[in-house]
Amino acid sequence: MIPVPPFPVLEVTNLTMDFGGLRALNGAALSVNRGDIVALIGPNGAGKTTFFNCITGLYRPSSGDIFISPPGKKRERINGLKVHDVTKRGLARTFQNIRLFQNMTVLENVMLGRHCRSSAGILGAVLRGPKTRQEEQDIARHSYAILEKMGLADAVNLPAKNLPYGAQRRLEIARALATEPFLLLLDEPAAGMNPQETRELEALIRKIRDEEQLSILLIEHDMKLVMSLCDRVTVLDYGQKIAEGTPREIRENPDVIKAYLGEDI
Ligand SMILES: Nc1ncnc2c1ncn2[C@@H]1O[C@H](COP(=O)(O)OP(=O)(O)OP(=O)(O)O)[C@@H](O)[C@H]1O
Repeated sequence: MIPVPPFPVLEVTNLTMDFGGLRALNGAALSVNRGDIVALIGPNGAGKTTFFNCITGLYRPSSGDIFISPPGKKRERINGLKVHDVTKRGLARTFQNIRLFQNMTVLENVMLGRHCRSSAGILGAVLRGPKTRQEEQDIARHSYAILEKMGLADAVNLPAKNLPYGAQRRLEIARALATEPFLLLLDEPAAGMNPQETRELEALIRKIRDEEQLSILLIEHDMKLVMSLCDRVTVLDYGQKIAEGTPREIRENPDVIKAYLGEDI
């Protein structure tokens, strides 16, 4: 078989983000190839969430370049685009702290994610004019199919707040998938999960990557999960990339060990 050359869907170079006098990112770089699961790791305060916030339009970076190459579309620089414009271009994310509409049902939460792809938009959905009804039904069907894949079909009519913690995390991923991303960004998806839930999450992330043909970038502190799940790992420390490689290369990298332990080994 002829090997397929790696195709980068996300290329970030020289990314800098200042908050007043604090430089949270200092020339950080990272790339994600199509179909890869990539981890962004680093000690607390290294700049990982700031990196996600810059890529997804929550923050406008002070300098640097963020390029995306969605499959079948032109390479595009997305610095400074608004969150909804970034989402429309196919980047979806979850957050470190669960952000669901707790009093809405599981299905409604996913449908809201889907509305970024509808012509009626969220306002149309709320007003429910006759033109939007058919579209609403399509969105509900599509959202239900995602929930089935995520093992949440039995919970569609429950308020999100009634779901156990691990299921709420899966619901967040379901909502992100509803936007039809080519790149899924997960901010500490295993945070607060027990070992059994973490193992199930690992299988689920793999399944999503394979079935939806996505690329995935995740921030994670659970090194066991990172080492067994990810194809590549990028390490940030004080806002800079200090290492990049396979999980095995990263595990043995003295700079990485030093960054985590804070001393020379
Ligand atoms: N909105 C903000 N305003 C000011 N400083 C900020 C802001 N967001 C992040 N920072 C600072 O930027 C630095 C990087 O924070 P960030 O949350 O990106 O790190 P992190 O690697 O995600 O950390 P953790 O692993 O603890 O979540 C920290 O010093 C943080 O206090």
